[in-house]
Amino acid sequence: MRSLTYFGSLIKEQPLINDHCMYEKLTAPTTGSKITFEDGNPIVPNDPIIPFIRGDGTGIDIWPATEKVIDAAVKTAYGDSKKINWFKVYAGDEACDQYGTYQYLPEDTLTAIKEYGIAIKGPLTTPVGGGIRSLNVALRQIFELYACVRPCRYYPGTPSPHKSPEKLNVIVYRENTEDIYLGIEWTEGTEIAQKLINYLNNELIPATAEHGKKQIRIDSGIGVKPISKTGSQRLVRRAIEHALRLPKAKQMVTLVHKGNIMKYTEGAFRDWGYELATSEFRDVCVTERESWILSNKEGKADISIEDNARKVEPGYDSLTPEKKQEICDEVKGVIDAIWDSHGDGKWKEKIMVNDRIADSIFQQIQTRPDEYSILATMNLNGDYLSDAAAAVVGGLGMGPGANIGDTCAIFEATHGTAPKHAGLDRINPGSVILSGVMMLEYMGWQEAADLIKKGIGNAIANRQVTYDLARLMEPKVDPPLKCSEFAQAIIDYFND
Ligand SMILES: NC(=O)C1=CN([C@@H]2O[C@H](COP(=O)(O)OP(=O)(O)OC[C@H]3O[C@@H](n4cnc5c(N)ncnc54)[C@H](OP(=O)(O)O)[C@@H]3O)[C@@H](O)[C@H]2O)C=CC1
Ligand SMILES: O=C(O)CCC(=O)C(=O)O
Ligand SMILES: [Mg+2]
Repeated sequence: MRSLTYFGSLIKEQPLINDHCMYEKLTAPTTGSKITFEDGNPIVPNDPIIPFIRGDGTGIDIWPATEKVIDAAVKTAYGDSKKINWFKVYAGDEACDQYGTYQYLPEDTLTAIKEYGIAIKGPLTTPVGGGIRSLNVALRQIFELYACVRPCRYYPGTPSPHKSPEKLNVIVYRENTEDIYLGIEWTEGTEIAQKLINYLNNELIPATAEHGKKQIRIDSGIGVKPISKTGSQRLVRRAIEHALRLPKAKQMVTLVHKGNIMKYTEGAFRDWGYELATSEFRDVCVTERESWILSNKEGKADISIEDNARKVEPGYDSLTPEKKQEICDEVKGVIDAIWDSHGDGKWKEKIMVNDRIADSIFQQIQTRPDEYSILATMNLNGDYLSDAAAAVVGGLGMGPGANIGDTCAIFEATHGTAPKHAGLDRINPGSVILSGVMMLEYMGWQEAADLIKKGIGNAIANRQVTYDLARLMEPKVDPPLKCSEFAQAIIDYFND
């Protein structure tokens, strides 16, 4: 298989005919209107045209189920006053069937998503090792869908390996365009990989004192992990804006990173996150450390700066004088800057911004799930964490997602193509249906979204579930519903 190039020349401006783009092989619906964007938010007509990609593998089962549930919810909620005009576009195996060998992501598809602004998709296959790079990732990068939003909440009755899965109610806000996931890497043994390794070993590493005598083995593959201030801050900005819309008790943003080890990438993500929170969102945010400093003073009005520093920093007394001074400066800086606006308990009304090291957050979401709300992560950490959080609340069949940018959004589940279940009408369509719920909410069609959530909740509570949930229920549900039957059960339970 040869590789594809995605970037650069793609999404050419297409000539318009009667206000619609021209396509090589697609015909847009003849009825319906375009969604547009203003200040990063969608303006949605009552008859939007929405492109969908069926998806590979189990997409063949999941998509028809999803479309049926979304249409039924819109019809039940709004009668004939609102309607989605679906526009089938192609990616993955289906695209190769339509457009020819290796045409995994045709320009028609990109043009349609660009033209209509909001799309929804099933999963697409990515081979491990060689072969094409991920189409899913390419779509996010091409459209600058920088925030991958993956809520994990529990529907009562869902079987879970955890004792109290209802305590987990988090939203993973995952940076979607950079990190190792950018895919800039070179195969071991190639000329460029060897050139790069030699350059690093002979010039850059020796020129950087902190790297000492480290060397990279010549038989290494090399990947690049860029983490930018721009990419980090626009993600954290969206996460904080989301936190502002949550109930008070959930107004928290946790910056997840491995900054103790990767200081200038993961550590920088944390620092840029705090910098944004305490500049752009100063009035509405407090950091965890600031809250400690303020509450120390609230507990003892005349506490000295040094005693306050001692309480904030474990092991303060064994620090170097320079480090002690740094902590004291921080304490004084916080009190001078925000005591009036945040002190005397006012900080308790603000959004709490804290940070946790990535490995520790994996155990925290299991042992202390209710202490977390929005988890802002870089790309790779968020990939792992969103599958792990989905497992706590019932598995990948219940893990929806959205990829959001400033002028486009694509909705898709957390899971992949689950090939062994493809075409058997047995897979759980819940996660793509819930991605549809996120899409309806994003469009402002809350009544339709609420109907689906109610239908899913009722179906699960009545043990009307697919194989994945059925096998974990006590007593077991046998036989489980098929994928298509689960969709119908959701619709039947809209009004129960
Ligand atoms: N956004 C996307 O399109 C994504 C695409 N992928 C791609 O998908 C392909 C397959 O990846 P793989 O690692 O197998 O991961 P998958 O997420 O596709 O599947 C792994 C397992 O998770 C469970 N599962 C997945 N989806 C569902 C569902 N809807 N309902 C119930 N259970 C589900 C199944 O477990 P069990 O069999 O035990 O019931 C399944 O075998 C790869 O090519 C990968 O790159 C992966 C992730 C995201
Ligand atoms: O694109 C893929 O194949 C995998 C992507 C993935 O795992 C994810 O986005 O969670
Ligand atoms: Mg993943």
